[in-house]
Amino acid sequence: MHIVTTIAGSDSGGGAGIQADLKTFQELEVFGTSVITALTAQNTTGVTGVFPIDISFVEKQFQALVEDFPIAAMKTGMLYSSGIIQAIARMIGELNIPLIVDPVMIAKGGESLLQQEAIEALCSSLLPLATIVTPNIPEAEALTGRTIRHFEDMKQVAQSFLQLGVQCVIVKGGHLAEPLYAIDYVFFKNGQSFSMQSPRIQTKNTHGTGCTFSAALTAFLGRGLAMEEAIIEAKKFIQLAIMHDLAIGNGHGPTNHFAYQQHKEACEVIIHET
Ligand SMILES: Nc1ncnc2c1ncn2[C@@H]1O[C@H](COP(=O)(O)OP(=O)(O)O)[C@@H](O)[C@H]1O
Ligand SMILES: Cc1ncc(COP(=O)(O)OP(=O)(O)O)c(N)n1
Repeated sequence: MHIVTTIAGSDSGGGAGIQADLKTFQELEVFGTSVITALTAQNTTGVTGVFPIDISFVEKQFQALVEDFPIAAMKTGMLYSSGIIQAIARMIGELNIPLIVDPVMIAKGGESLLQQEAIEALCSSLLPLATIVTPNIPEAEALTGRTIRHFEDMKQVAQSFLQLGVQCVIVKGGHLAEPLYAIDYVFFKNGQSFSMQSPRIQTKNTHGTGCTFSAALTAFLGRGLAMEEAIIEAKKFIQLAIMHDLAIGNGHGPTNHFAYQQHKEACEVIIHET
């Protein structure tokens, strides 16, 4: 049994954060553990409150896990403050395992999940430890100070991430004004790169897509898949989760974490080596 960890915020609505991560881990047959950084009062219509956990208690959760479990891979999601980021970076720096950093900043409804002052700590302390970082377009813009309007801009911005010390960046194109496709760009430190293209699903039920994608990636890496294979399977996981969306709640409903196991043979992702 492969054991993986998510370090993230709790989404009381169950579609994103810790809850999305653990559901994804379970579906992909890895044993999920968690370090909770913040509680959010949240549903499909928005976030009504954020309650950060004391740094000392974040550290206590992390220590409890690493003292007992041989963790195969970790991911980070909502980290909220520079203090939490620095504590997490210090502890992860002592381990030698794949680390997926999903640089969560803003919820779908516009509420902030990362304090503005924490962006610097994310760049200087955590990104240099990342095996893979998975920004969406607004996050990629905030972290690099560059603007993305077209797919070509995603390619340029990906190069800036390598200067921040990451081994691989996946710039996710969910927010791109591209009506037909959801296209992501993958760029490795060794210069290898490819794009992943799948049909864009017309739905408002996309709450937690980024969390679910990065959790699937963590699970596949924890199971020992090579990076490229893990990235492509994670894209299939999120494509199917959006395609078979769940109309739960009155706002942006969650994705369907059950869908990959039910439909994985029926998912095509187009890969272009670039
Ligand atoms: N409507 C959609 N149809 C298909 N795939 C999508 C859609 N929206 C997002 N995706 C995919 O879901 C993943 C997460 O995308 P994105 O929305 O960019 O991130 P986030 O949830 O962090 O804002 C990416 O692989 C992206 O291409
Ligand atoms: C607790 C918590 N963590 C992360 C998010 C944002 O999730 P994400 O997967 O980036 O998806 P969107 O719903 O914003 O597309 C969250 N809302 N809550």
